[in-house]
Amino acid sequence: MASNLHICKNNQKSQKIVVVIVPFLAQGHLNQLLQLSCLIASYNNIKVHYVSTKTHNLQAKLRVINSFDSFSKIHFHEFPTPSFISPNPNPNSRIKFPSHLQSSFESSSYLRNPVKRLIQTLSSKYQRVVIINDSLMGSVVQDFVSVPNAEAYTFHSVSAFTLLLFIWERKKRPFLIDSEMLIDLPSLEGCFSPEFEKLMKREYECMKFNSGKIYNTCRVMESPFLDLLLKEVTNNNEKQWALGPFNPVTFPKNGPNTKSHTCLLWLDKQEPNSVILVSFGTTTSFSDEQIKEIAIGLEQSEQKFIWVLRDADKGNVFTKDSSRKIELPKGFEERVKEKGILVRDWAPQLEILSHCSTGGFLSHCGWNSCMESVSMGVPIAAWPMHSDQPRNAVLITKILKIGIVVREWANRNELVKSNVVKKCVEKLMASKGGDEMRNKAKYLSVEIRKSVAEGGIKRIELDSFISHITR
Ligand SMILES: O=c1ccn([C@@H]2O[C@H](COP(=O)(O)OP(=O)(O)O[C@H]3O[C@H](CO)[C@@H](O)[C@H](O)[C@H]3O)[C@@H](O)[C@H]2O)c(=O)[nH]1
Repeated sequence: MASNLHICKNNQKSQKIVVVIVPFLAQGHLNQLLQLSCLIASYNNIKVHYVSTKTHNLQAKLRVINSFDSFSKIHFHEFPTPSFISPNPNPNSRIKFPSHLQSSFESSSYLRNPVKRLIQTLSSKYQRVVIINDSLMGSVVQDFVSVPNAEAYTFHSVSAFTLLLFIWERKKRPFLIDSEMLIDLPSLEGCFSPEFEKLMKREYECMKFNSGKIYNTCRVMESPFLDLLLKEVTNNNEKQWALGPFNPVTFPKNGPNTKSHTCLLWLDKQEPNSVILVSFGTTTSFSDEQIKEIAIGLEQSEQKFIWVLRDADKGNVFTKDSSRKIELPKGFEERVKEKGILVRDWAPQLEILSHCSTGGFLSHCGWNSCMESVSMGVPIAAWPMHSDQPRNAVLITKILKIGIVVREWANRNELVKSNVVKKCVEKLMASKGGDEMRNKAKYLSVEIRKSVAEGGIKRIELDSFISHITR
């Protein structure tokens, strides 16, 4: 991956460093850091250690779209944690924040001692130990401060826009961008559980000893917000890099799922831009009532669809398939069999988005889904559920203007009726031939591809990060 010039320049120095990657134990965070591990390992002679549990390593490896030769060079550590059985996601709960993220925190705390021992062992063998930890794993790596040749960098898995708003909110600053007031921002109410907020605060406290920040975003999508984030840095030694997107941006020809999943074969037979992908990531569980409304709305829209009908992941108990029996309207599957495909297990989301027949994405606006959709030039119908998603939805629909709103955050406790689903699906898919929204999405995807190519801004930032850690 690295330029030859760069490899020669740093060949000697990079022998002397080792990188330890510490992801947060939840699907939305595992693969981004696995992709970053591959990127770093693709630079000559940089050894990368990826620290997790057996279950989460399995989950990450099975679900990653691996387009890197360097994957085999990563050293995986599987540290034991007690099995926390989190309660089943409650699809009827008003607060949609998933309880399993809470148990991910509980599991994570058991990694602190083994991670400490690993850092100490590596510190005696290498001149520098570079730790890259998820922003939710600050407390797990905090003992690095007692190791003189170790330094840590915080990895932020969310958008720069969301992060900036969180920081401003904490500092009680007005939301001013280019002297314009950002209005109608969704409130934080309903985004997190109070326990999770407390845990996040604890983790953010641990960040203050870190040497820099890595953002899972790119200048193509978020340049103004990245510049504003730079201004928030209080510690002058702290450096920042935007190294996203981490998903492959071109169709992964030899990817694990390519052409093997029925929905991809079905997509091959459809018209360009004619299919909408409906998927809500790994943390959403809908009530039966809401699922019925979506089903009726999709059917009445008469649009072609791929609907990933799965429940939220469950804590550190990794199940490939959802065990809940989800009720659909009577006769639905038979009636829509020419129009749509239901996927009840892990869907090849990136391959679906990159397929030319896919023309829209009905999404919860998890940040990975946003980056993947934008990378593939697919406009989004935004239906946020919790966490950073309401703000991502604003970025997508109001700032980047590549999507439409399904349901305003203020109405989050109301059932979204089938007529609303129908209307939104029709509206998103109406622009098959190209309109402003679709053209803008295509434009951004082209720019993102340029940014990851040789000489592009992402490659420049990545080279700069590698130069810094191998200095
Ligand atoms: O059947 C599936 C379901 C998901 N995915 C992939 O799984 C990831 C899902 O990530 P994301 O879209 O971010 O959703 P969540 O799983 O909900 O992610 C959590 O983590 C994100 C990053 O911190 C946050 O932005 C979200 O709010 C939080 O819910 C994406 O890469 C998808 O492509 C599949 O490939 N197939």
